[in-house]
Amino acid sequence: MVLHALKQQLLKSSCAFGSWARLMQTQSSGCVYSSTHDFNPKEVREKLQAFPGGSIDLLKQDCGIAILTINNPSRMNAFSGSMMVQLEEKVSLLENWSDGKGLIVHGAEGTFCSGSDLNAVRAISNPQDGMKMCMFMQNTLTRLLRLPLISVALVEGKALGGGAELTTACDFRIMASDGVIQFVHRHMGLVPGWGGAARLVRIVGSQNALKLLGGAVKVDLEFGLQIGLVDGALEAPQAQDSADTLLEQAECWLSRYTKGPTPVIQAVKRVVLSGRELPLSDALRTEKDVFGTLWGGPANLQALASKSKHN
Ligand SMILES: CCCC(=O)SCCNC(=O)CCNC(=O)[C@H](O)C(C)(C)COP(=O)(O)OP(=O)(O)OC[C@H]1O[C@@H](n2cnc3c(N)ncnc32)[C@H](O)[C@@H]1OP(=O)(O)O
Repeated sequence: MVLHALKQQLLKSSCAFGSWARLMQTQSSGCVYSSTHDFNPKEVREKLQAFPGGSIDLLKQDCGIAILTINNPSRMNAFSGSMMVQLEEKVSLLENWSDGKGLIVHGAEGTFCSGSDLNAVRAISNPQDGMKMCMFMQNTLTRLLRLPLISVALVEGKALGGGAELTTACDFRIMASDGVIQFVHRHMGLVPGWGGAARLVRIVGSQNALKLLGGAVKVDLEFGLQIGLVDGALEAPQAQDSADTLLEQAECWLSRYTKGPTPVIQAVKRVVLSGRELPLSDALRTEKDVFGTLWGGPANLQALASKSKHN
């Protein structure tokens, strides 16, 4: 009898622990590849650093919205090797940003990102190095998508190849009137390798994904809105300081989802993420755990005390 009770207790706590561990695994460390997949991040970082140029810049603002800038304008913001390493570093900083609620990813000087730097691509065109770069970028972009922040890609100008893949690692995409997302991989004799195909299917469905990848179709604002790849339109830039104007518009667009206390916004992202990624039973358990962190908490008690109406 006692043994049975003990077993039941153990089972209960292991279920609770399992759910928690899954939550942590999915939403905190978030990597797809580790040493068990013959993946050595230190070695890959060293290799990538041999291809310098450009930078990835991060601005964490007091309002809880951060701005991540892909900055390599002389190459249409293509990703050099060192930028891949810097992106991983910036994602690590964002994972530890306890006050963060939102993130805008954009490119410097009027264009989003033209994918991998073709000079680096040529130098590492052997399959082994390509696979390592692919695993490194999949890990980083998966961690980007799993941040406890609501993220949006601001697409101004072109998002090509890996740049198109990067947009799918954000929760939302908003586009300026000149914006184009194009998975040009087929033209390069490739398929996406940074996780862009898997994410694209989840965003637009397999039929549309097949069309976009198979046809290397240019997705402009109108088509993007129609198929659900794009979530919002930004107004045409008016003056030279248009970059600021578009960023301001993007902040305004995002702020409707980031208003309110940080723990609540981060919890919203966590329950949606687990619903998107976990089997239903696991997602339900995770939702219960996250709910438990808010129930009776300051924001909840304040709302109850203020007898708020929702009309
Ligand atoms: C798994 C990842 C797969 C990948 O991402 S593979 C890479 C896919 N991306 C591409 O193939 C983009 C190739 N580039 C282009 O199509 C055009 O340059 C692009 C972006 C439409 C812009 O065209 P334009 O406006 O006419 O400007 P442009 O061609 O004169 O470019 C200006 C300078 O930027 C350079 N650039 C653009 N994209 C680059 C890239 N990905 N890697 C390295 N350099 C790149 C381009 O070479 C040019 O440099 P330069 O002025 O000639 O020194």
